[in-house]
Amino acid sequence: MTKIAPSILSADFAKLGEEIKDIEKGGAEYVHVDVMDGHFVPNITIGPLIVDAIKPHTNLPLDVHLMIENPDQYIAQFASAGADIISVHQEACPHLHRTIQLIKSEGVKAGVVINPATPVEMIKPVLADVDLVLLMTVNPGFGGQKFIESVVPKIKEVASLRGENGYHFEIEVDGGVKEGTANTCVEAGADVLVAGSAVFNKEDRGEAIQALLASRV
Ligand SMILES: O=C(CO)[C@H](O)[C@H](O)COP(=O)(O)O
Ligand SMILES: [Fe+2]
Repeated sequence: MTKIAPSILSADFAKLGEEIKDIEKGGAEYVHVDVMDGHFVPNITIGPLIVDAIKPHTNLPLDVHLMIENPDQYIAQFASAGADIISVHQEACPHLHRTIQLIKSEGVKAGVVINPATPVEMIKPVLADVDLVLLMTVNPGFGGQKFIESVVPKIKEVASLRGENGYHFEIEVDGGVKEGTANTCVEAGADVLVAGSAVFNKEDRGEAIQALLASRV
């Protein structure tokens, strides 16, 4: 079953608690939290303080996507703030295996992310160790961007590697996922669809989630 992980980047930050309750009621399975530092990506968003603030408002797992330089320095803070899954970019981790182990040592699930221009080859050495592989389908930094079609073969490649090797990670896609592109991702092998603007730009968040799920063939 496909899971929807609404990205709160496009939510109304003045009423985050309410927004999160709405997506939980509407059928979301994760809350996707985009953390940006103004260095790894040009935008600045939120930190552990907000993760801590939203935690009591939901029973859904908090899926924290770190788009920051030197993530090792902040992993413990995000874990104690209530993150359930912490994902780091391969491009930001010179010692990727060590960083994945650090996340796991905090008792949370570990994810690895690659940008559209990064080949799957770069994360092959950690595929046996991760709980989540996140493939960016836009260049990270902003919500509301256009889906990059050339990532689709990478979704298929990761799904094949999982099948051939008996790995257990989930495959998540992030960026430009909406009715139309959702089905392409699911057909290629994605299990979890991150959707920011497709969920929060619609008045009824529940209806938006259901429309995404229904758009799969
Ligand atoms: O990581 C991200 C951007 O870096 C966001 O999760 C992503 O862009 C979601 O927004 P949208 O669904 O509107 O594309
Ligand atoms: Fe994200």
